[in-house]
This record gives sequence, structure tokens and C-alpha cells, in this order.
Amino acid sequence: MGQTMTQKILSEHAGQDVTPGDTVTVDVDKALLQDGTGPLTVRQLRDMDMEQTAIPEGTVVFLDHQAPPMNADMANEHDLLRDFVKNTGAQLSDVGDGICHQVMTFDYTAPRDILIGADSHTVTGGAVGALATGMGSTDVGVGFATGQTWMRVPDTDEVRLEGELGEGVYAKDLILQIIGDRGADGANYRSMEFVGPLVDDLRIDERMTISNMVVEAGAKSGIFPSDETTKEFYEDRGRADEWEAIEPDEDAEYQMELTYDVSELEPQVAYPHQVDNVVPVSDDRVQDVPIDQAFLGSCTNGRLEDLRIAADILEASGMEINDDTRLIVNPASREIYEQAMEEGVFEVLNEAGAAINTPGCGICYGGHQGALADGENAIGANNRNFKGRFGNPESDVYLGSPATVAASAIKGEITDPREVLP
Ligand SMILES: CC(C)[C@H](C(=O)O)[C@@H](O)C(=O)O
Ligand code: SF4
Repeated sequence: MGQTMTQKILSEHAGQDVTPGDTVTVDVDKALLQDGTGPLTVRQLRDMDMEQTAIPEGTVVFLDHQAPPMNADMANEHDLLRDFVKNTGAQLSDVGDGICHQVMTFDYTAPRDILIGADSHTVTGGAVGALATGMGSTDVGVGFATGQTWMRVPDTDEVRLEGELGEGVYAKDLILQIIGDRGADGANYRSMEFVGPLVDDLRIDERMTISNMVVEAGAKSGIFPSDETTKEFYEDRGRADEWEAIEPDEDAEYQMELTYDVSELEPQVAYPHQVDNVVPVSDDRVQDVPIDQAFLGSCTNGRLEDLRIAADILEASGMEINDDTRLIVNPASREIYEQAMEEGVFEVLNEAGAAINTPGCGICYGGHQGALADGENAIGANNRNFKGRFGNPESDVYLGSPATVAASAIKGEITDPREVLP
């Protein structure tokens, strides 16, 4: 019997063929920690006298969720994590370097890896054919300290993607639609594998957007094949030796099979306060919603391609952002920041009136760099719109693609990007 990608990766790391439902011990290749959950990991390891890593080259500590730190308590947490790095030989991604999932995928994660992270959006690594998943702080700590963890082999869904994305419609709209269909817990502890003709057309940044959000339907992982596109990505990044192919066997057995034809897909919006409240942008529930703040950034949509889309819309429409709307931008990494500067993307955003922040999570985590006032509405290119997500339970957060965010910033209300496209 053939294997899914999930089975292949778990079998390789368990040293035995696995089937869904098995519980296996697997080797861990990479692990990530960040400044929200990492301090707990370090304290737990110290309590157990296990402050160590079996995989120092693959253990990466990110100072990204509140970077630069906004107060002394957070600065002390950063200090604790810096000590951990010195004590163990783990890698440090410092304040300003960028969001963990962005930097991890671009610089560390390789196809067929098992990556564990103390952050739910660790699933982003599925974009390059890795089995990447979020776990609790202690589990992640013990995972890298010993180089092993345990997993139950998940049931796996084949998600076949077909058709072509229309103008003004993006990977973000597709994954929002999938989450709307499945519901917030519809894919609990399942692995989603994305296959089909559309996959060939999707760039790595688009695959990252899709893998990033599978956890919003509860999934354990969201894996793309590692194909020619992936190979070129590793070559471009000077990491050609890390590339390996992976795809499901033709006779792989899936527990569920779904097909999405994106040809008729419209831009999608998630309305407060759940990510699975997804409707097309033309729906009454998202009409005439004034937007006080538009947020472009996050591990979902803070990449160069996303910033370009927003800048192109702003430039071509000849419009500045609305007088009653703020546009907050957090590039996902320092590298993206540099590229956006060199390409003139920042110039356009800046002239339009955007406030450009340090690379990092920014307001996505609710802590700093753009909290909302009581009664305000925001639209974000990020992945969560839970009550209080942008720092205030008395405010509302909507989610959409970078194009929808830019269009809404221009018009000052939730807007179909096709209305303002060049
Ligand atoms: C801080 C962390 C626990 C959290 C996560 O795991 O996802 C954060 O990154 C988020 O997006 O809500
Ligand atoms: S950008 Fe947002 S979703 Fe991504 S890791 Fe940071 S807080 Fe979490």
C-alpha cells in the first residue's frame, strides 16, 4: 500500500512504516522557540536539569513576538532566552530579524524534516514539504533536548486544488474558504496534504500562506509536495544541498478526499470573532464596515509579494489611504524589509501614509505596535481575528488578503480589491 507524505516523513523518522492511529517515537530535525512561549520552555528544562539541545544547528530561538521589547519584563524574558542560546549553542534570531515561521522556512526548514515549535503556526513549514507542527512549550523543550518526540500518526486529507485564481483573488482567499468550510475544529489533529494542478502554479510564499492557516481548522499539519518550485526556491536561497523531493504515492490511502476548484472563487473575508466566519467580500455581513486600521504583515501575509501587491494597488489607484484609516505594516523579516526598501515598495507605502514597523509579529499578537481603541474596526492580512486579538476586546478584527487590506485602507471601509485594481 502506498503512503501519504505524512506517512513517509513519520515512517522515516520512526524507523518503521506507520499507519494512522499508531503512536510512534520520532527523531526531531528542527525546533523553534519564540519569546512568548520560549521562556516557559527554558524554565521547565532548567527545573528538569535538561538545559541542552541535541540539535544545536536546528534549534532556533526567535525574539519576534514583542520585539523590540516594550517593557522591562519582556526585556528580561529576552535576556533569559539569550542566556539559553549561550548555554546550549542553539541559534538566535534577534530583535528585528523577523517572525519565526518566515525565517525558519527561508533559512532552516528542509523538505522531509520534522519540525516542532512552541507556536501553533509552526505548520507554515509544510509549504516546503516538511512535517511541521506546534506543540506545548515543555514538549518542544524535551523534543530538542533529547532529539526525539512522540506523535500519533494523524488521519490525512487529500485536498486537491484545481483551476486558476482570478484577478484580485489570492492564496489567502482559498485558505479562508477552506477554513470556512471545515470550521474551526473540522480538521482537528488531521494532516492536510495539498495536491492537484493548481499546486504547480503556487509560489512558495503562497504555499506558506495556505500551510500557515491550516491550524485555524485545527489541523496538525498542512503539507505541500516538494517539487520543481521548491527545488528552485532552495537553489535561490543557496541551500540546494538541503532540497529533497517528496510527493504522495499514487495509491496513497487518504481518510478524506476534497477538491477545490478556485476558478469561481471571490475574495473572502473572516468577520469577528472567529476565523471560520468566512464570507465573500460581497456578503451583507461585511458591507459598509468602516475601517479604522488596516494591518499588513504577519507570518501569513507579511512577505515581499504581499507588500508588493498592496503597493501596486496603492500606486496604480493613485490614491492615498483614507483620511480616517491608519495602515500599519510589519514586514515578516529583515530580509523582506531590505528588499522592500531596495525595490521602492516602502516608498509607495510610506507616501500613501503607512506606518512601517520593525519586522516581527507586531499587533498580530496584540501586545504592541498598533492596539485598537474601543469600538474600532480593523482589517488584517494575518490569521486570527479572535476577540481582543489587536489588543482590545472592545474592538473588531476582520481578515482578508493583502489586496483586500490595501483596498480597504484606500476606501476606508471593507472593499473588494477588484474595485481598485489597476
Ligand atoms: C504566542 C503563541 C502561543 C501564539 C501561537 O502559538 O500561535 C501566537 O504566535 C499566535 O499567533 O497566537
Ligand atoms: S505573526 Fe501572528 S500568527 Fe504569526 S507567529 Fe506572530 S503572533 Fe503568531
